[in-house]
Amino acid sequence: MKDKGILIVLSGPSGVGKGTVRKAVFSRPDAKFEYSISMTTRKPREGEVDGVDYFFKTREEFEDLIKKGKLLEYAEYVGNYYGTPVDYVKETLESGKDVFLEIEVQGAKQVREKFPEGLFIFLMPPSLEELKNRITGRGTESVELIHDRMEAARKEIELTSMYDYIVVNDDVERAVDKIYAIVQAEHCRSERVIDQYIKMLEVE
Ligand SMILES: Nc1nc2c(ncn2[C@@H]2O[C@H](COP(=O)(O)OP(=O)(O)O)[C@@H](O)[C@H]2O)c(=O)[nH]1
Ligand SMILES: Nc1ncnc2c1ncn2[C@@H]1O[C@H](COP(=O)(O)OP(=O)(O)O)[C@@H](O)[C@H]1O
Repeated sequence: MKDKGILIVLSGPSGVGKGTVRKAVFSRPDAKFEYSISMTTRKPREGEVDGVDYFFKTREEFEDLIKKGKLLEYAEYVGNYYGTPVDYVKETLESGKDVFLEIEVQGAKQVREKFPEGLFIFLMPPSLEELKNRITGRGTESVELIHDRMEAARKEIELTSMYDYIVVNDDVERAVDKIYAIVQAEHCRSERVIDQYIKMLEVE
C-alpha cells in the first residue's frame, strides 16, 4: 500500500508574502507538492484566472458548497468567504502526494481539528511595519481594507502557538529553503516511516 501524502498548511497574515513564497515553492524544479486551489467569493484581481488562482464563486454557490459538505474548511475573511475543496485534498493525499494549502488562521484551526497530523507552518513578517509596507506596496487594497487587514494580522499573529513551525519571510528564497527543510524532515519522522521498515524486516 502506498503511504499517504502530507498535508502542508501555510498560513500567515495578509501581505506577509504567502502567495509569493508559495509560487517560489512551486517554481523549484524539485517541487513535489500539489497546490489546492481555494474557492472564494472575492472578486478576481487584475490578472487572476478562475481555476488557477481561485475558483471564483457567488455567495449563493459558496453557501451551497458549505451545505453539501464540499469544503474541508472555510472562513469569512474581510467580508468574503474562502474555502478548501475537500475531495481534491483527500484524493490527492490518498494517492500519496503532499498537498499544500495556503489559508488564513481560522481555516487552519479547522484543518488542525480534522487533520491533526498535518504540518502547520506560519509565515511571519519581519515586523508589523514591514507587513504594512508590503500590503500598501502591492497596491491592490484601498486604505480602509489595509486597515482591516492589519487588524486581522495582529489577531492572527497572536494565534501562532497552534503551528508546528514559524518561518520569517525576510527573504523569499530563504523562507522557501526553510519550508523545504521542514517538509523533508517531516517525511523522515519515525511514526510516518516506521511501518515501511517493519515490513522490510518482515520480508528479509
Ligand atoms: N480559510 C481559508 N483561507 C483562505 C483560503 N484561500 C485563501 N485564504 C486566505 O484568505 C486570505 C485573503 O486572501 P486574498 O484575498 O487572496 O488576499 P491575500 O491576502 O493577498 O492572499 C489570505 O490570508 C489567504 O491565505 C481558503 O481556502 N480557506
Ligand atoms: N520576502 C519579501 N521581501 C520583500 N517583499 C516581499 C517579500 N515577500 C513578499 N513580498 C511582497 O509583499 C507583497 C505581498 O505579498 P503577497 O505574496 O501578495 O502576500 P500574501 O499572499 O500573504 O497576501 C507583494 O508586493 C510581494 O512582492
